[in-house]
Amino acid sequence: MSLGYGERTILADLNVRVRQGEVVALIGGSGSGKTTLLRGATGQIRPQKGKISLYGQDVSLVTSQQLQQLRQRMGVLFQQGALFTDLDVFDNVAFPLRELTNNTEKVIFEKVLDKLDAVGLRSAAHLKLSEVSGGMARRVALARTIVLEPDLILYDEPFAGLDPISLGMTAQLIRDTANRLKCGALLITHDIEESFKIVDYVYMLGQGKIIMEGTPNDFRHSDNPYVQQFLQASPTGPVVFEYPETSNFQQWYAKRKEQLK
Ligand SMILES: Nc1ncnc2c1ncn2[C@@H]1O[C@H](COP(=O)(O)OP(=O)(O)OP(=O)(O)O)[C@@H](O)[C@H]1O
Repeated sequence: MSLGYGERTILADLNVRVRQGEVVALIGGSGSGKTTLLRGATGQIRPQKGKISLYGQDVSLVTSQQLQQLRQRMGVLFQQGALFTDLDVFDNVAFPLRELTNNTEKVIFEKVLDKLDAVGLRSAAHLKLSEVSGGMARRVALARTIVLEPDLILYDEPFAGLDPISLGMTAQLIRDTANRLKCGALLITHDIEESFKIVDYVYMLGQGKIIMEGTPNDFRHSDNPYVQQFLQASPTGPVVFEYPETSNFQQWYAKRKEQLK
């Protein structure tokens, strides 16, 4: 499968798979295409080549209504949790249940408290979102993501900006959720150390493709210089930090230079 925008291919010849109950990490430098891959998985962009299957169905072949139904079986946790600041914690988590199911308020009450319990915030149910800390808000967002008990959860940098304790807890929560709901999880992360503790499998993106895939142990023992540079967070090595120069940039640059004369 290949993914990209317009004529430009960002990732070529990809083959990424997430099975039920499996936690998979997507790592790679800035601009390596992690978000692009997530967009492909949610059907926001179509593959330039090959196919994307969700629960065995080719997303290019389904109607938009069917795609909508497939998406309902998917939970997405974005970096910015997009919570409602004027609602309390309970109502934020209850929101998808009220919008997308016919559950009674009694059932909703049980489900929401159960998920809040899973993230350690049962007793914070009554608090306004404006009264909780940033780390707590992230956990509320996680509770809301899992409240529909999705078959697949996509996490966009779930560890960014968390303190060390919340970080470890969030990692454990991602693992426990996958085990408990028997759902698949795909997470974009820059946190190698934390994610390697909980994931089953890792895909490393770079240079427009998958550079390496395997278990965390395979990665630790790899002698690929690109992999080792990334794992040791070394500033020098084959991983490029700089955005590649394109003809579009050169045109833009020449035009700006001309204007400044
Ligand atoms: N909507 C878009 N239209 C055109 N090009 C895009 C679009 N979104 C991203 N790109 C390009 O695709 C490439 C990969 O971007 P992507 O956001 O997938 O990387 P990433 O690995 O998620 O990066 P980061 O870790 O910095 O968030 C980049 O070169 C970017 O400029």
